[in-house]
Amino acid sequence: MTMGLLNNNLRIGIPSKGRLSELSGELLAQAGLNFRRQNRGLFAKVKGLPIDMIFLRTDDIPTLVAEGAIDMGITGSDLVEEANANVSTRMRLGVGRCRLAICIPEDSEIKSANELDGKRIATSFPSVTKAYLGQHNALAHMVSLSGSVEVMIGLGVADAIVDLVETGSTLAANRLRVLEEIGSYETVLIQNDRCRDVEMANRVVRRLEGVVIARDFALLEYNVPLAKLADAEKITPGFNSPTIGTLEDETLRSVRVMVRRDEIIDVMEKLERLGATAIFQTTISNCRL
Ligand SMILES: Nc1ncnc2c1ncn2[C@@H]1O[C@H](COP(=O)(O)OP(=O)(O)OP(=O)(O)O)[C@@H](O)[C@H]1O
Ligand SMILES: O=P(O)(O)OC[C@H]1O[C@H](OP(=O)(O)OP(=O)(O)O)[C@H](O)[C@@H]1O
Ligand SMILES: [Mg+2]
Repeated sequence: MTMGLLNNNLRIGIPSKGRLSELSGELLAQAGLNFRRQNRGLFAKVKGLPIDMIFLRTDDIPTLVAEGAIDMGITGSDLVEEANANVSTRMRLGVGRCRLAICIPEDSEIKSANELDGKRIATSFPSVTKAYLGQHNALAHMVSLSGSVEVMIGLGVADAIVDLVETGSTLAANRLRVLEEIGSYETVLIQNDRCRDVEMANRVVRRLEGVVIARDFALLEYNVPLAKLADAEKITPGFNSPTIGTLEDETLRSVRVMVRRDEIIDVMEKLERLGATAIFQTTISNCRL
């Protein structure tokens, strides 16, 4: 059964289920790391590269990377911190963004974390929670659970909870509110310091960077009067610098430049006001900068 792993291939651990499972699979496929997971199989070979993918529980990945069982892994930075795993974070993947927060009932009179001294706290993050409360001179009793934490105050198990918050809808549904934020987290690529194949690991990082950066940027092309070119370049300075081309009409220049996706509409409006024409946005699906 384990025969397939008796080799020197780079081992990358990715979530076998849950929200990060699909995200990781898509990201890796876009980066040209293609593999096929057999029905409920726990490992797969990457097509054409000396890499094995291992499907694991998201929360076990930090420990397994730290132990050297796998060389790299995709998981939440919250889980890396909770496991206190001795690993290097190679990349933030720009997905799975969430916050870890201390939450209390909407009508609670508690005003700060130090008032939680002697109270009961339900959480899947006992280690991070204890450390945070320690810094705020509070010692609380931890009720460690693996999920459905928001219901625990209602069940009478705890006075407060510490859990992940994204949109806040789970909190609202359970009539809870944030008391204090402990930290902000996202999905990360981690690596162990005794990696089997450092060169291949670096290649994986470069490939993923190409996709992650491409997701944040778009390519903008436009024509602008030569007299306004300097102003246009101020609006779109680009990653390194914009590419400027000439047109048959010598009073015009064409510009190609990378722009952050979240700024693109704003930038297009500014360029239009400046007198730019034929402004096009193109999606970048992969890049090397
Ligand atoms: N609501 C959320 N929004 C964004 N990211 C989240 C959210 N909840 C969790 N995450 C991130 O995803 C990671 C995995 O979450 P979690 O362990 O809850 O798995 P899951 O995908 O929800 O599956 P499960 O059903 O096992 O809970 C978390 O450690 C965190 O980094
Ligand atoms: O602020 P929100 O957008 O509501 O997201 C926060 C919720 O998302 C996660 O739960 P998940 O959906 O993973 O359910 P789980 O408790 O089964 O892990 C997290 O544990 C919170 O409960
Ligand atoms: Mg969950």
